[in-house]
Amino acid sequence: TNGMDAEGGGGGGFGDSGGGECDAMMNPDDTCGDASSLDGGAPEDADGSSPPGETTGILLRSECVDKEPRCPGWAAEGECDKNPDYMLLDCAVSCNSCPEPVVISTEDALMLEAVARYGKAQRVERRRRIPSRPALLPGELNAMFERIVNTAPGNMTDPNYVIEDGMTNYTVTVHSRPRAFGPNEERVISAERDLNEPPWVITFDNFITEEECKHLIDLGYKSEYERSEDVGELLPDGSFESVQNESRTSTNAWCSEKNKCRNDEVAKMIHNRIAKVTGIPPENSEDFQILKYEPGQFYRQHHDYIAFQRDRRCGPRILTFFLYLSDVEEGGATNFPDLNIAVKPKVGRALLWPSVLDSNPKDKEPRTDHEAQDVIKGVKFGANSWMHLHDYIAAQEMGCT
Ligand SMILES: O=C(O)CCC(=O)C(=O)O
Ligand SMILES: [Fe+2]
Repeated sequence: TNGMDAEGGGGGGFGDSGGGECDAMMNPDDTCGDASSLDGGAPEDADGSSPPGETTGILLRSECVDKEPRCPGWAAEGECDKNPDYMLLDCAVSCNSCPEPVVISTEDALMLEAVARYGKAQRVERRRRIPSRPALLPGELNAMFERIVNTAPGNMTDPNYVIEDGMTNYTVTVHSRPRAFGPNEERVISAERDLNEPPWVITFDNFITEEECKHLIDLGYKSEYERSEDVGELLPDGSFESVQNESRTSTNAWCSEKNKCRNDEVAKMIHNRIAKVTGIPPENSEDFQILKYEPGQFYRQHHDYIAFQRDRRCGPRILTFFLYLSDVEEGGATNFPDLNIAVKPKVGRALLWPSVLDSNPKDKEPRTDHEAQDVIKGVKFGANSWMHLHDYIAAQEMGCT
């Protein structure tokens, strides 16, 4: 089931029939559900309480509902603890996991960064209470992007800023973002607001070094570039067929554990760098899919969200972290037709966008359709890191992706 990259056509058919064992809800499993290694950088004492200084009440409201009539019953049977992956998002009222109002300092409230801080404090709080949780809860997607934008080492003006081990001096450029909340504005998290504001699209320059790019390209050759595939028909065993498709003509190689690529030192370091920047564990990322486009090759308009994974063990793809491993003389841009954004390939550059909404990280963000435009001159190399709501590696081991 690894070769998919399109919205699953048969998404709805899954719920009760196909996916039994792999359902996030039906078969709670400790190995698969444990995401407790989240965001190691958070300070132990961050508990969501107000920092020192003047404080102000900030109310945070979300569209917080139980999505299933059976939620209260499940909650009463202890499912919120046994099955947090599913329950905390889809039975949020019964599990008491709706975002809560927090109090932060006035100074912080004036800064966009405050939003990021809120996300982090909430994350630590939740981790204490439960053994495992989704990578993002409502409100944390926007907080993550805010934090990334505000902490890019290459954008720092402090001359004494020290680049951490394994990191690079990358700069961040914002191409599209939702409007930040005003200082006195109520911070509302809702699908309505999400859809009234542009989604996040950002790029990183110098995210990986030229040597690292070359190394990944070589790993691709070792794993062998093959014709890229798309999601096809639903098969009797509940998985989906992979099919060659006229809308995607590149070749690609999967950097997996099986072919000894995922544990390569450089591949591992880049997975860890992405994890550090996003705050999402490396296990939530699929193996790098290393892409090669020759002149005339392309990937036509599509979305990376896979609907049938929504309630599966791995959860949906929430983010695409795309790496450009080469310069391209002409063509090969990643174009977002609904947003009027085209990103040019450049060696070491990365592109990050969400496939889901801030208000519910299981729901598809409809506006991040994109295409890889025809390469006209030169060869384009790139790599996808598709990040999931839950531990993808564990799900893959169970055959549950
Ligand atoms: O090659 C690109 O610029 C984007 C590729 C892409 O969208 C994909 O592989 O899903
Ligand atoms: Fe894509």
